[in-house]
Amino acid sequence: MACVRISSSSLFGSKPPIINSSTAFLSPSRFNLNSKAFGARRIACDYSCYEIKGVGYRPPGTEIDLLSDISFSLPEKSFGMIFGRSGSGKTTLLQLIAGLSKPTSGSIYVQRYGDDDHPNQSPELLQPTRVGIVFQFPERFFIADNVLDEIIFGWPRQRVGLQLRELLASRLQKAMISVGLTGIPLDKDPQSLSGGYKRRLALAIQLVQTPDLLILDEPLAGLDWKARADVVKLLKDLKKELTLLVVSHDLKELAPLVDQSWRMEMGGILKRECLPI
Ligand SMILES: Nc1ncnc2c1ncn2[C@@H]1O[C@H](COP(=O)(O)OP(=O)(O)OP(=O)(O)O)[C@@H](O)[C@H]1O
Repeated sequence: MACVRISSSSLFGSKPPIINSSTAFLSPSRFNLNSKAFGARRIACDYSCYEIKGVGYRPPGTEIDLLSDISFSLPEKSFGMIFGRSGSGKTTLLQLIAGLSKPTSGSIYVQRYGDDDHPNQSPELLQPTRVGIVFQFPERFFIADNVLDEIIFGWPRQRVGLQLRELLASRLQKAMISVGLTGIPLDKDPQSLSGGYKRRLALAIQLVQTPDLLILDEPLAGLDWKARADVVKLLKDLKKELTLLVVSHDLKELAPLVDQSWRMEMGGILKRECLPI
């Protein structure tokens, strides 16, 4: 029976912490954050924002605009939530941000700001390799017959050097630790896990790729109350390491984590709006 053992406390390497209590306040005009979550936080050094500017999307071969002139920005290591009616275009937007489809108009990039809240570098296009996405009901896409193979699916199969093997092993270990899967045997059938543990596994599959931005589509859908509470706690922990962008109808349960929220209206129009709870 193979298990991953815990030996590391740092989850995702040595990214500089951007928030502490020592220096200037975040500019409310730049971030426009829900005061409940971010009001008293301060920022110590420069920081990045994911910026979506004027994004529109019309699927190839159609005359329908699913998304229309969408703009918003999400500071790193914050939690953004998009809510709205079914069919309004939320998932379509997530897929564009993850690089799975290309916007018909507009751009998606990362902008670095100095501690004076002014851009201090040219914007860089957001690289899909820096983004992880967990789809709705991710367990439906599991294909391997054991947990380890599910997580390392897509890793190099040919013999690789010791350095790369060490790196991959360390990523695997960190991902397992961060989602609380270390007590699960690696040879267990993913389909035999509980609903909550399947979601943990889906998160680990993304985290081994060490994304900076993690996108989740309906992370609580179809789970019982206990598993929902576990996933909320897990997302709270992940927020310390990553930027999270979530689409959900579960507003009340996720509200304590949310720094910024937007409503997607029918016709693919996104408006900044506090959660209606
Ligand atoms: N390639 C496509 N061509 C035509 N229409 C599409 C295409 N992809 C999605 N749609 C339509 O676009 C609309 C928006 O879909 P999307 O899945 O983004 O909505 P959603 O807000 O995420 O809905 P839900 O909350 O139910 O998941 C839907 O009516 C869907 O049928």
